[in-house]
Amino acid sequence: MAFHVLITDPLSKEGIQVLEQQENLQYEFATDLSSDELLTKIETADALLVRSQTQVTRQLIESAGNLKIIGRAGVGVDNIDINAATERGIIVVNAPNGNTNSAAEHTMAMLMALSRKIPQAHYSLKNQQWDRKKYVGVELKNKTLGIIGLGRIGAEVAYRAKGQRMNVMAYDPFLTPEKADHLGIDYGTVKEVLNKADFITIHTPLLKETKHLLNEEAFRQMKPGVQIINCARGGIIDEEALYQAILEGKVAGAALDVLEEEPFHHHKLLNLPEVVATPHLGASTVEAQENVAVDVCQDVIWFLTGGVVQNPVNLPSLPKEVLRRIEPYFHLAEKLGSFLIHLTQDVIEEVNIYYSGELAGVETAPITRNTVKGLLTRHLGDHVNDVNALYLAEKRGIHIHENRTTTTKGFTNLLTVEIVTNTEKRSVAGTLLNGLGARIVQVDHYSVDVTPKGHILMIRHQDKPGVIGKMGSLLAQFNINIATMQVDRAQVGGDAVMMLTVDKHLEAKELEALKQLEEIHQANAIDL
Ligand SMILES: NC(=O)c1ccc[n+]([C@@H]2O[C@H](COP(=O)([O-])OP(=O)(O)OC[C@H]3O[C@@H](n4cnc5c(N)ncnc54)[C@H](O)[C@@H]3O)[C@@H](O)[C@H]2O)c1
Ligand SMILES: O=C(O)[C@H](O)COP(=O)(O)O
Repeated sequence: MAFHVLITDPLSKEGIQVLEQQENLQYEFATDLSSDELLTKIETADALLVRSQTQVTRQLIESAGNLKIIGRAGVGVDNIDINAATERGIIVVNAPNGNTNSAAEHTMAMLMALSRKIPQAHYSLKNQQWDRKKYVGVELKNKTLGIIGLGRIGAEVAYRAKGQRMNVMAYDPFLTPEKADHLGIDYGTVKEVLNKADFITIHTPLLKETKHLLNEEAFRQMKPGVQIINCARGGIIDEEALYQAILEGKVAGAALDVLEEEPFHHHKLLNLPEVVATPHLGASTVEAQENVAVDVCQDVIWFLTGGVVQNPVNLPSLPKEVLRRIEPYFHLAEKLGSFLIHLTQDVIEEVNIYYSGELAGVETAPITRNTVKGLLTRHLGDHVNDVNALYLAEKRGIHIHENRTTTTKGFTNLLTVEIVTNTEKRSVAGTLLNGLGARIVQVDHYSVDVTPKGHILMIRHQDKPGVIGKMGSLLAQFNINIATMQVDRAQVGGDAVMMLTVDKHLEAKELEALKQLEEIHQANAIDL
């Protein structure tokens, strides 16, 4: 069956061409849908592609039966309920780099329009009025531009403002005075930026912490005559407070590309002559739309066809070279998790993952997620994936600990997973052998050498003559062929382990019959 990609906001044709080149994929444009229509449409979609207009709510996400990925052709994901997506194991990707330049250029255009009152003068002239006195502006040169949020766009704006010979002062939680110095700008706290700037531009995401960042109190702290630019998100400015600050003459002008309610029906700020505005056009250039559409469509295809995405929002993103190094371990990790869950009937309380050898020096979080995914899938089903595995484990009170050790037992890399239940501890260790692939090399304290795939029968028994024979004949009675077999023991006549790979799944009654043999303490059928 072909993947169904639902596109609910306008998307550039270059992105569509990327989708068209993919076999087994059908896309459907369905813009301007009512929320009820959207709820119906989403039911069959494997992927949803949006910009900022579609509100991807929890209700929408929960109505989606097949949805695996939400792609945002742009940066801001405040229109997507990320927690709801994560809980359902739906990956969210965005296209964070493609519109940086356009948004920075738009900010500069707004800054200049504001300082020289270009939109107002233009409007007046178009109304056949020649008024040169009313539209006297101010220069940017030697003025201070305060930037709140020095990420991708903020930094590009800083660079351009320096070209206008402005002094730039910025605040960002990740900016240090040393970094600022290196960039040739001044570091300021929020208070210092508010106190000193002649123009203030905001470039943060809309978050709980940035909602109404510029509020009544913030406007009070600003210089009289300050001018404000917002090309980031509506809601970062308290619009009522801005309105009052303009009426009081504290704020001389504001340039707004974004508003708290979009699209809106009537907005009183727009009636003020001091306000210039555009309808969320920061990313609306041919180039930016082409970039973000291609980036996000590429990620959607990679994800649906089993590849690795470039710009995940609800998973940490990793540089390609790091990913290339750790990706081979994902399969091993998942198999080890899956192996272990077959060994216990008890409730898992704790999972300890030990990274040894060359694994001790790599980014392990994605390997951990795959291990946990392997552990949970048997009981929770296929909706467990590496997006929601840790969330689902936490919800079930399972504590996950990562450890790095130097114990490699002679392997260049060794991944050991231990589960702790209220009654027991079980463990399995695996390695990637050069040229030979994944191997399980230890189960509990026994050494083994098993490829983690197919049907495995693990027997814990007493080391005694004749046990292997009895086992073999019983399996023969069930018409179960043994493909490989290994035995290891703690001591002569003591506890021992038998690992068999067999050609078919063992039914419960067959397993029960094995357990009836008096020398057998435990028998687990493991399907990997
Ligand atoms: N108008 C448009 O069309 C348009 C286009 C692109 C992006 N945007 C918006 O612009 C904003 C910035 O985008 P970006 O690509 O630069 O993102 P980014 O993630 O690169 O930068 C955001 C920066 O804000 C900083 N930040 C977070 N909380 C802060 C706080 N309380 N105070 C100060 N700084 C804080 C972060 O540390 C980060 O450096 C986003 O809201 C995005 O949605 C708008
Ligand atoms: O966050 C963004 O990328 C911008 O706000 C662009 O939004 P848009 O895709 O709706 O133009």
